[in-house]
Amino acid sequence: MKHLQVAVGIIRNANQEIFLARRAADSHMANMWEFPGGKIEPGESAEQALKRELLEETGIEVTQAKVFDRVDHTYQDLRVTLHFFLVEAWNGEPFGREGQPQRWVKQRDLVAEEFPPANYPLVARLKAESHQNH
Ligand SMILES: Nc1nc2c([nH]c(=O)n2[C@H]2C[C@H](O)[C@@H](COP(=O)(O)OP(=O)(O)OP(=O)(O)O)O2)c(=O)[nH]1
Ligand SMILES: [Mg+2]
Repeated sequence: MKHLQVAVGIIRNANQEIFLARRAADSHMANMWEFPGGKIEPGESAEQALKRELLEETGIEVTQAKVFDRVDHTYQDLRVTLHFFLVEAWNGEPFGREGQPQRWVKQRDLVAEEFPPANYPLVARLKAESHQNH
């Protein structure tokens, strides 16, 4: 089975809002909301891929990224390992640079079912951690 290594950015601003983008209609996990990111290329570290993908997809230059989680998930015919980073420092203002819809959502208001199934446990963790801070 194909196995993808993917770098993913949880972009969080000072208001505890997280930047989400909508996946394209013709992609795997079409029309789901996602944390921006993409495939790690040969010879790249996860963090290098994160920086490249976030620049391509959202226009920001990541200046600091913290490892947040690593998730392994098998879809029907595709295995993915998602390398999640928490991004709280960047230059620029994120936007859907590839024309994809975007929105900021309060961390505590995230809805797991809007994301690909691989993200469910991670979204639950983000919501749980947001309650501690109130
Ligand atoms: N970016 C991203 N991908 C995710 C998430 N959750 C999840 O299961 N995936 C899966 C969907 C895809 O099968 C896989 C790779 O993501 P991708 O389609 O963004 O890869 P990419 O940007 O390199 O895509 P492309 O250049 O080939 O268009 O990871 C998520 O939150 N963000
Ligand atoms: Mg992508």
